[in-house]
Amino acid sequence: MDKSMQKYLDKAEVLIEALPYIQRFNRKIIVVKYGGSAMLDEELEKRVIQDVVLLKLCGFKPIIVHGGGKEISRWVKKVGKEPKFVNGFRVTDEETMEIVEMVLSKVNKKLVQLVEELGIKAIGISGQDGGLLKVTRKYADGEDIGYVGTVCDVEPKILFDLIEKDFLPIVCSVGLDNDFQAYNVNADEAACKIASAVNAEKLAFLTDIEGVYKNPDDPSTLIPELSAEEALGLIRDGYIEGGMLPKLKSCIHALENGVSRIHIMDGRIPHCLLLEIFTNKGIGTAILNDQECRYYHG
Ligand SMILES: Nc1ncnc2c1ncn2[C@@H]1O[C@H](COP(=O)(O)OP(=O)(O)O)[C@@H](O)[C@H]1O
Ligand SMILES: CC(=O)N[C@@H](CCC(=O)OP(=O)(O)O)C(=O)O
Repeated sequence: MDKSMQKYLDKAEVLIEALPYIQRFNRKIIVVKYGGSAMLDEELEKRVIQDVVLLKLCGFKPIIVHGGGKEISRWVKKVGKEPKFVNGFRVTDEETMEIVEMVLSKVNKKLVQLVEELGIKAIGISGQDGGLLKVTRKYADGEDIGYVGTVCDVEPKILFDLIEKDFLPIVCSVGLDNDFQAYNVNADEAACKIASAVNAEKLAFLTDIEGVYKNPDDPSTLIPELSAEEALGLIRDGYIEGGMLPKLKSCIHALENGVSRIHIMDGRIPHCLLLEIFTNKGIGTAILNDQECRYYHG
């Protein structure tokens, strides 16, 4: 076979490699948590959005839940405050809450715009819309950390309605309590609770690190696969810190509540989502429920 023919065949093989994955996920809901840490520049954001749009055009039903933590911190500093976190949750006073709502709304509409540029209809909402995220005030180790909410209930009807009408829903993590007060919700928790409520086939996290490490300073300690129990063990043994803490805790909760496959990957790698979903390459850390672990290891 001549070289040019081989080149075409190689390309075709890459496309065909996607076939079983398209079959598996076709018409299934995939929740993509797009972390603020992976929103480094517009080029990268465009690639993430291209991936999600491709998933949609391949028959998947994607929902984007996004963060914006880094941008919120930037604005908190601009008003002369020092961002403060307890166990990975932002201490949120009234002024910070205002910043959270402003920044997340701006990020939300920016993502909507990028999707629309690709000819797909997107609707940006917050957890306040359609009663999506009901929250109660959260305390971190007994400490009052202000307007931080933990999700106690998800009303997914708005998401199903949007998906049915062929819109791509883009959600930011602000919720309402019973008195209709707005609260800042960690976006990882929001993504996990939403993934459980809509019975997502998969939940993918795009963040700023390759995956879960035993030691984040030593790249050789990347963990390719974890069960919920192993993830809990890592937290208990003190291997997990900062923003990874709410992420892993929420993942464990999601696995116990109907989500079977979760993937934490490096959103700074261009098209990481496509590579993870459509190819045999194992990227990042997969966190699987017991049934999926057995499926992969026999
Ligand atoms: N054991 C660990 N493995 C991987 N990341 C960890 C670990 N412990 C702490 N981290 C931190 O968690 C961060 C990811 O969480 P976060 O900053 O909240 O990202 P995002 O904005 O995507 O939610 C990483 O950049 C890393 O510094
Ligand atoms: C309570 C809490 O910590 N809320 C987060 C919400 C945004 C978020 O989670 O953004 P990332 O996904 O980019 O980290 C915050 O204020 O930073």
